[in-house]
This record gives sequence, C-alpha cells and structure tokens, in this order.
Amino acid sequence: MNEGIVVTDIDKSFNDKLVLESINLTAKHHQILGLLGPSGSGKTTLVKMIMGMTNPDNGTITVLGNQMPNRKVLQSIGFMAQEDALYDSLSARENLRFFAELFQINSQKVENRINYVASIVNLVPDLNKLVSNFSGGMKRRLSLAISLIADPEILILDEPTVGIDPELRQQIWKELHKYRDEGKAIVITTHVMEDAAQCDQLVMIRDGRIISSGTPIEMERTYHVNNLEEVFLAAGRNNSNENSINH
Ligand SMILES: Nc1ncnc2c1ncn2[C@@H]1O[C@H](COP(=O)(O)OP(=O)(O)OP(=O)(O)O)[C@@H](O)[C@H]1O
Repeated sequence: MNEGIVVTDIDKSFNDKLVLESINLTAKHHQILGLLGPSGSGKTTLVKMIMGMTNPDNGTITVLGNQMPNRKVLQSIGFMAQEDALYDSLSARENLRFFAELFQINSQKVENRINYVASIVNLVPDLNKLVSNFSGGMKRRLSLAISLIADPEILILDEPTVGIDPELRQQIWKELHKYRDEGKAIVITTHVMEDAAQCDQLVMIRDGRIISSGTPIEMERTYHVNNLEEVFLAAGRNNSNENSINH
C-alpha cells in the first residue's frame, strides 16, 4: 500500500517571510498524526499545501503515491478546513447532500450516509435547520460530518475540536480511533495538548520548524517530563539553543 502522505523538504515563504522550513513528515495508514503548534506556527499553511491549495517554494508532497496538486486524489481525501465552507442558505442536510453528490456517492446510499455522519457529531435533530441559524460549534460539527461523508481513505482535519464541548469531543475521538483502526491515514492540527495526547504520532512545530516528533510517550520519555505541554516547552528551548549555536 502507498504511504498516506509524504512531505519532503518543504519550504514556504510569504512576502519574503519564511513560514515553513525544511519540513519532512509521513502520515501512514492506521495512524493519527497530530501537527501540534501555537497559532501562527504554520500548521494551516502545511495542511493547505498537502491539499494542493498552496504551492510550496521547495520540496514535494505526495498523497497516496501521487504528487500534489492532483485533482483525482482529492476524491480520496476528507478535508475539514479551519474556516467552515458551508452554504448558509441551505439546511445541514442539503449541505451534506451537495458534498455527497460532489463525491459521487451512490444515490441510494446517500440518506443513510447523511444520517450516519450526522449522528457522529450529534446533528441528527438539526439536519433540517438552515445553517444560517447554526452556532459556531454546530458549523464546526457540520464541517466535520462533511469531511466524513465519502468515507475517505485520508482525513485531514484543521483544528477539528475547536468550539466542541468535552463530551462530544470524546465521542469524536472515539470515532477517529475507529477510522484509524480501519486503516485510514488521519492528520489533525491542534494547539490543544489533550487532543495531541490522543494522536499516535506527533510533529511539534514552532516558528515554521519541526522542533520534535515521535509518539506522545516517546516524547515525554525523551524530555524526562510528564506531559506534552512540558515536552513542547523543553523541545522549544533545545531548538532555540541549537539555533543560537548554529547561527
Ligand atoms: N496567504 C498568506 N499571505 C501572507 N502570510 C500568510 C498567508 N497565510 C499564512 N500566512 C502567515 O504564515 C504564518 C503561518 O500561518 P498559519 O495560518 O499556517 O499558522 P497556524 O499554525 O495554522 O496558525 P493558527 O493555529 O492560528 O491557524 C503566519 O505568520 C501567517 O500570518
């Protein structure tokens, strides 16, 4: 089987400001990869490059063995962007139907599939409401449901748990672990340590550079600390020291 996502030697600048530097990572099937970093560290830019929405200055990205951008591969990716891309004047059900058609889901299976993905995010009672009446959290949940509608082989979720209450967050993680066990490759971005702890592999990003990577437990052992927040701080300190030695 092809590797899910392979990012090789990526650099990216905006207006001469380097926002990602020498990024290498692999997101494998049967694995949840967490991109953990503070606001502005470059996570969304990286995710957009994986989707082929932004071009890197250097380096390559392949998804399922195909170099991105590649329109055909998009059919195999469920993507949840940081900004909800929803039709406000349609109901949640109509939004889901629209995306089901885009992904060419068998019309006999569409309604079942809509009910299934809506149940994952507790939106079944709200399916016929207009999205313009939804709260921010409900919109996030609908965006997550849309990313799951086609049962994609790859899931890329940019801050999927923002605005979602703890109980539902747990339910969503249970579902993501199930998809992982079924063999999907899943990438999520987050700045929340509780979410990071649920991932199989973590890549910590600060100021556009990878400061550490590994499983959550490996990372805690490496830095002799008891939680990921301390790993992040320790890795950041090490990185700053290396930079000051190297430059
Ligand atoms: N289109 C753009 N033009 C210019 N600068 C940009 C553009 N997109 C992102 N940036 C800059 O790149 C840097 C990384 O932004 P990015 O959105 O990738 O970070 P992030 O880690 O996803 O942050 P957040 O968690 O707040 O979304 C920031 O300094 C941002 O201002």
